[in-house]
Amino acid sequence: MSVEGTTRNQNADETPLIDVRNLQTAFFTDKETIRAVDGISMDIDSGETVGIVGESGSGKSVTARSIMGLVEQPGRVLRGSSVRFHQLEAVKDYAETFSKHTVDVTELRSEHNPGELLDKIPSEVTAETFGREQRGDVTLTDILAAGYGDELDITNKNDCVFITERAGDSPEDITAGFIEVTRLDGERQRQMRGGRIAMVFQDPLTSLNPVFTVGNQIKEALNLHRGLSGEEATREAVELLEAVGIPDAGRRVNEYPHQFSGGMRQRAVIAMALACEPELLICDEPTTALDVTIQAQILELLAEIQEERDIGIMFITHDMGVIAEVSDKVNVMYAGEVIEQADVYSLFESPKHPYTRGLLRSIPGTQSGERLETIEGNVPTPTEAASDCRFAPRCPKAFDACEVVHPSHVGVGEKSNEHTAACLLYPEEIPETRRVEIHRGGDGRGDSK
Ligand SMILES: Nc1ncnc2c1ncn2[C@@H]1O[C@H](COP(=O)(O)OP(=O)(O)OP(=O)(O)O)[C@@H](O)[C@H]1O
Ligand code: NI
Repeated sequence: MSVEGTTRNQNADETPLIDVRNLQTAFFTDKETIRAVDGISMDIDSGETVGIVGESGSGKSVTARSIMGLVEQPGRVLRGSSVRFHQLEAVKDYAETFSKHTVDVTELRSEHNPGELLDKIPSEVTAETFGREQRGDVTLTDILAAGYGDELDITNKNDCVFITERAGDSPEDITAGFIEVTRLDGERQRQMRGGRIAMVFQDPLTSLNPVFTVGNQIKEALNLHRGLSGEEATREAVELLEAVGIPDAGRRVNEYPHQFSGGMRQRAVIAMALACEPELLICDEPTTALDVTIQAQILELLAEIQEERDIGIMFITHDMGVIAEVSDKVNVMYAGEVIEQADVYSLFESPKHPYTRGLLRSIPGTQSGERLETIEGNVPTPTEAASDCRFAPRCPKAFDACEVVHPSHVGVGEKSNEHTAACLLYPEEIPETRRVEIHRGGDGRGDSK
């Protein structure tokens, strides 16, 4: 890529709704640093559902919370991470409302050379920190969005809107850019969370306040994000409850959460999430607490909503069966890392990583024996930068190098390079010594300050 942003931005259809790059979130406890999310990358388009699957403790919820700006103390998203929200109307709106926090990269390009800037930042920062193959591919935008512009005195701490292409001077003329989600704070955070990115949690009661009626809570969201009040808000609240399939919505809008069943509560939470017309919906195990029939209904509802509103969905679950049903693309997580990434058909037809294969064998109905096969052992808690394959101790295919080389993502797909796995067994057709060298070469870690 020669000119910054050309390949990504020339064709608007190729720009994802949200682009997660090298996201790293750690908890700094007195005892240790827990690298709950350790350098993951993925993107989600409008109208698309991207699944995240993995066992308990693999970092799925922390990924969601990082995007929502809900990481609790002593946790923090680390520098080097970038989560870009590309929706153009949102970018224009933010550039207009928060002009003081907007960085016009189109202007800065004439003053700053990415290569020179790279020389001034910590040496452990490499092209892979920014998801690039070569140092020469790293753009000024990459450096600024990942947070390195602050100490170089190019950006300020709360700058969060990045303009990368524009046809004129006004916000309306912006043709490409993004809101850097990891740099949001205060009012900018408030408008994004709930307004543009909404989240549905496993337990609906975490989102519902027991002392207010369901209607009042939806109306509060309508007021906050769309400025509706009074009769208008009530009417919209009823319509939203109808839209999520709550019968007799006109009456139920005045009821309290405890008067709703588990399934109806989760529908109400979804209605609340939709109240602000988000472009991205993050669902963290939204059906895990529900029985199978209700679960199926909620999944169907989400599919309908997506069809109608063209929203992007990040869907988190530990259930491979659910993943198969809802996802277009899947990210398999293990110990803070994405270890395999593929469209849903490739993943189920031809899983590559031994961990994915193990997870698939643990779905009821996929094996002949009586007992469900599970992968022995537990997900380790990552406390150090990975210098090995974190799955190796549980892996039936592990060999010596797996304990000393951190695998990078390599293409494993038959047709495209959209299917990748981070495993020393791949690329399959290459001799082992050469394969190990390929993996030794690349490591997408940023610095940990
Ligand atoms: N507040 C916190 N303080 C310290 N460590 C935390 C905190 N929250 C999460 N972690 C750690 O981060 C890691 C990932 O947790 P996370 O909740 O993302 O897992 P998960 O994949 O969502 O699991 P589950 O399927 O059980 O929900 C765990 O090792 C956990 O111990
Ligand atoms: Ni979780």
